[in-house]
Amino acid sequence: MLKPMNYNRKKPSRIEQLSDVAAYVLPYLLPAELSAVALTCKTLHLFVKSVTAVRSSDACRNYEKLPVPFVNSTVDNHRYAYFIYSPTQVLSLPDDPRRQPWGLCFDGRPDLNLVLPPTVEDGGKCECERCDGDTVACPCSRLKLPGLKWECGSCCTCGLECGNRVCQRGLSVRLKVVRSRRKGWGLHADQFIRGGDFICEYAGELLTTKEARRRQLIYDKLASTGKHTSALLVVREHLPSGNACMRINIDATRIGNVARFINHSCDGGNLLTVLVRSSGALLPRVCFLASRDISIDEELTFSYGDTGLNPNGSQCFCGSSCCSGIMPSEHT
Ligand SMILES: C[S@@+](CC[C@H](N)C(=O)[O-])C[C@H]1O[C@@H](n2cnc3c(N)ncnc32)[C@H](O)[C@@H]1O
Repeated sequence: MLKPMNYNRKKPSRIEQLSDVAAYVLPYLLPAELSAVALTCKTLHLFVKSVTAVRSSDACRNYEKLPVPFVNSTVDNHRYAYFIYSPTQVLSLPDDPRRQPWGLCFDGRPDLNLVLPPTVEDGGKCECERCDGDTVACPCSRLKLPGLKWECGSCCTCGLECGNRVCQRGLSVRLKVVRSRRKGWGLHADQFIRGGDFICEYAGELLTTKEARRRQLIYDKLASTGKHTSALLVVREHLPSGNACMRINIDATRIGNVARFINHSCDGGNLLTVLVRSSGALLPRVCFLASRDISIDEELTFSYGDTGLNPNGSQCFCGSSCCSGIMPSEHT
């Protein structure tokens, strides 16, 4: 791996100087720029190979406890997919956030975490281990609504190890991103996963509905060329009456985490989509839990929605017995 040079020695050789510059510059380059650099000389070609190896070894860029490797043994020459990593939701960025170090041997991470202001809400029975159901004293007491999961948050004094903060600990099951001929990249289990286990949050840019509609039009146009995949998820939070009350638009196309690689399955797949509210957070997070036991190597999938909504959607290759042949897409 490339390392910035140690200046305690006497005058560095030319190759050492080049290696030093490469260690600082190459990790910020986009794939097309890296390819151009690789063409310039044999030495830079080797440096680029080393950066590519680091990139394909961990889609999470070291942001998570566990690495998630890209696996493409035979399908084509794509070694990894480029995107900006964020472990959680971020507010939509106005400018194109195109560069983030990847392939570095030192820590130069930008802070993309969204810190939301605390809110106060009372009522209901708290599941927090620390409070033992004491609804009066606990700052994380919440009124329970069906279809929602409540968790303690940063304003509770319990730590991340609290049994009621399972969906905030980042990746804790082994996963891999595997290339397939017809669906592109897909997220797979790299260990046995028990039903009910937390898999990951759907991280990405939080968009207004107006911006989500604008981007969806662009993505639909690009998708018709067959060369572009998008990852814009629209989730509606429902009132107990069943009426939609809030629409959450998360776009992981430019910024996101490994959830952006989860493909659609017409049979509903093996993941549950759960809205998780934690105390102190203004907005719920969209999280994936295993809906049943999942074996090692199995692909993780969920249903993108109702296929009947858009008969002009692109072709579905989920392979399930109830496959409609058409991918669902959001009517915006
Ligand atoms: C959220 S991305 C999933 C990751 C994507 N496969 C990739 O390579 O980055 C959604 C895109 O994946 C592809 N996809 C997902 N599920 C699919 C399926 N069942 N059949 C065909 N393509 C699928 C479509 O191109 C879709 O727009």
